[in-house]
Amino acid sequence: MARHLKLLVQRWSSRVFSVEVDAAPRYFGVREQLRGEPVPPDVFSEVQKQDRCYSLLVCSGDRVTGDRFHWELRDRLQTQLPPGSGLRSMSSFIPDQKGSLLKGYFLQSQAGNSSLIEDILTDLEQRNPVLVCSYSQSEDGQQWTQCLWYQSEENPVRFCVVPSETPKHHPSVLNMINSDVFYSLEEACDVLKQCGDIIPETRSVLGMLPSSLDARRKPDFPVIVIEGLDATGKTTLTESLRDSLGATLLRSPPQCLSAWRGRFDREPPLIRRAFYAVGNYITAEQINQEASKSPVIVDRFWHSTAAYAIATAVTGPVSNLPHEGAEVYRWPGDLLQPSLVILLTLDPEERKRRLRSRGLMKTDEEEELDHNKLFRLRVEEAYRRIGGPACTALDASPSADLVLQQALLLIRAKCHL
Ligand SMILES: Nc1ncnc2c1ncn2[C@@H]1O[C@H](COP(=O)(O)OP(=O)(O)OP(=O)(O)O)[C@@H](O)[C@H]1O
Ligand SMILES: Nc1ccn([C@@H]2O[C@H](COP(=O)(O)O)[C@@H](O)[C@H]2O)c(=O)n1
Repeated sequence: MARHLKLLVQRWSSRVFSVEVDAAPRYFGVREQLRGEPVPPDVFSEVQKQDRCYSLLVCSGDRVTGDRFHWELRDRLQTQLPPGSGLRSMSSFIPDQKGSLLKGYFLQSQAGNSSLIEDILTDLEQRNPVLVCSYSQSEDGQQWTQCLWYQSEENPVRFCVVPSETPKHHPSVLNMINSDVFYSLEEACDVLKQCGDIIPETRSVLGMLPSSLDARRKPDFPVIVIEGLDATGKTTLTESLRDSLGATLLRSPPQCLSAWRGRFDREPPLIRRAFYAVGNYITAEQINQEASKSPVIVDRFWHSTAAYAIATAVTGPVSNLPHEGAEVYRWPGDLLQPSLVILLTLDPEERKRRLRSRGLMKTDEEEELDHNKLFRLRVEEAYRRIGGPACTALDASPSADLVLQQALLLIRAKCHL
């Protein structure tokens, strides 16, 4: 067994497992010997006596390969597994230990399907960096035990499954920095460089980067970023501001990346977020050039990149977000800071009405904003928590002209235009 897998198994009992049930993680651990009363964790409670459960953890040493495999694995399992396998997201982590998160899936095999499922798992384990464990119920139905899948036929080492306390942080928070949110151009470029062979387009994206960047250069004219969920009126307002202020209008991701955006939107979070992070630095360079001649208006920038990434990485209610003031909400040290960031806020029903009347195709994340209220609330709250500069909220529900007048008041007050 690879060295990092051996280490993982040795530290089994310090790890916590989380399984997603109804968009909220349930936590459990394993112990070599059971202490106290055996209480089956609720994720096992619907499983029949003769059924088994399995967990699959992606254990690739290389994070780009690992993340892509984890992403593809869901599709593979969804198409191959028989109905009723109850496929769920799961993870394994050491509480409070940054970088300790491993992602995977949890499933159950009903008695009639067991040989089909075991064939699928055997094939997966033989060909891929995945660690499979199986879970079975004791005779009296009171206890679940876990053992490594490849050992289960020979002399298996069994661990007792026990419920675990809810950790201080949502598990995804442990691996968020430089996996979901990048705090330097170098970190984001590292990820894209590693993808060069599998996604040839990355070379063209990296080729758009300027040879040098100076985040400390102070622009001569104000730089105003307009942020908000889709259909809150960013395009409408940014175009009006450009005309009213005689400003230059830019956007992030910049126009020069549009040919490759769809390609990166189909990639797992690590690669997708690295693409958007790099896009911000290309826009920053364009801002630097234009802000020596006129005010600059920017349609989306860093707040969008970080807020969507943070809100997607965690699941469940807003309370699962990293706490206010946490490191993930800081501004990257090497990225140009705008003079003002205006966040357009809108009642969800009015936003839906505008989306419907616009009638354009929606991206997966836009669909999610529509259907998943918790996701929308997490994005909005993450926007508010990101600092350096923090957003100034502006109610976008009045007419387009009134919103423009309010935005101009804010800009004149803050940027002395
Ligand atoms: N203040 C307003 N009152 C009523 N309708 C508006 C207002 N502002 C914009 N709209 C309309 O709402 C729709 C969405 O606006 P817009 O395209 O400007 O939003 P957006 O935030 O740029 O969206 P996206 O991020 O998806 O590109 C458009 O049909 C637009 O005409
Ligand atoms: N600076 C940015 C801009 C956008 N994103 C991601 O794109 C999606 C929204 O883009 P629209 O063109 O529909 O406005 C959103 O889901 C973000 O994930 C980003 O990350 N950074």
